[in-house]
Amino acid sequence: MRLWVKHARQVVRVVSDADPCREYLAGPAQKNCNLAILEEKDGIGLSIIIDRDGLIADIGYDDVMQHKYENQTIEEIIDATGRSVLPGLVDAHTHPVWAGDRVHEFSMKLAGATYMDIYEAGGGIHFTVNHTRNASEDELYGLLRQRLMRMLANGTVLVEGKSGYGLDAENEIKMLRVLERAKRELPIDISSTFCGAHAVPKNQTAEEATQNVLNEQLPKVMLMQANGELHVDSIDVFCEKGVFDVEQSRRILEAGKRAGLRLNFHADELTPINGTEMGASIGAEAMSHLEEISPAGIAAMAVKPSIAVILPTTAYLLRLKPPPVREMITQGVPVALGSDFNPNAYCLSMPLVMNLACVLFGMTLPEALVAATINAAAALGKQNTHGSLEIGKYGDLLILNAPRWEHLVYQMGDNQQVIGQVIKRGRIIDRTAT
Ligand SMILES: N=CN[C@@H](CCC(=O)O)C(=O)O
Ligand SMILES: [Zn+2]
Repeated sequence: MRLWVKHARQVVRVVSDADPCREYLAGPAQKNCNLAILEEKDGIGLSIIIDRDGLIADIGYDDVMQHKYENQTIEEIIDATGRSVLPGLVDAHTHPVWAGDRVHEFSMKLAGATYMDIYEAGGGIHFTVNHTRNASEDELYGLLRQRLMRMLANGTVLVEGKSGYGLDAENEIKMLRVLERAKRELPIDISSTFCGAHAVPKNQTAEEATQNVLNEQLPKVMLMQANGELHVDSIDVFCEKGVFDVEQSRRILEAGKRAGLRLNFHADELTPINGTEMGASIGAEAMSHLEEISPAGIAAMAVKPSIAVILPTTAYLLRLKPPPVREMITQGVPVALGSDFNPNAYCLSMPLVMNLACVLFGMTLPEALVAATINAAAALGKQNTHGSLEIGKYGDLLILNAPRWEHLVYQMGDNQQVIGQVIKRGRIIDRTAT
């Protein structure tokens, strides 16, 4: 065995075999859910054992585990006396590959400029596209590496990462290749998303940009996918007034679906244009933002269901209307969380995201944990490997310097002190490495 964590005060499994659905939690199962939690009993702590493949081999009380495993060779033992153990977090929406920060735009926004004011004036995504196109693959990889290692240090073990600052075949592929390298070299799992329709390039109309994604970018990406040079999971579009309209978004997403990609896109963020209804009608696995979702959009998402990926940092920074999270949960839409890390929302911390989701959007602590673990994993189609502590899943754990898991969210802004150890596939992550 690779690792034995013993004597824990609490093990938060999130879901277990007792749950009728273990792939995601929705409706009453997410609302005020009874998280699957094991607590120390009569002074007997809890153990988790991770095998040589980095998978969870067993979870249970120390005395039972001692009896079962005392004769086995164990590479490493962690004494978790008095501490809480929970699954590594999953960040369901990020834009992590880019050059050129936008700190100057932060002051503009504080002074009252809206996101679209800055975008239409040639800043925002356009600013980042210029810098990203001019950066080499090595430069982008160096920046990405440092960001992903900081996410991991803050407890994220699986992250969705989008392209979308290239906007042409060459530069979108460059970004996807950078993500590919990170998958090979870094101890964090990545689900990559092709987002060539993230903005309309300055010299094109939205229709020309749509044609470019359909006829140039997507075919080239899929050719590299077929050759095994890329492993892209999903396709994304910024479906928004003044960017890609609902019909253009539908055409791009349907082409991606025909090519075998999951649908996971930006919908109804700044203006209510019924992008969500369209997404549900074509079977989107996940949709993000949703500040402007309609009641019909919520009902449509609840059917399949499509997973709602909520991004509190963006709503907070741009002072947007909060997405109707309570209504989504009541109607049975599974809610997940993402940091939306990008040059507009520079946040690498899922514990902070969970805190914002609770305080600003009225989520309960258990709802936020479900949203940042099993539901975020399900948004990426990774619910069979990530998002809960169950036998056979990846041995990805956070061991807190606290007796109860809620401290992760309650002690805000200081995650790396609260999280004592981040374990990925049974190995302790060196959080001083960047
Ligand atoms: N809304 C579109 N995309 C990003 C922002 C990207 C950017 O501003 O660079 C988002 O999810 O918030
Ligand atoms: Zn985004």
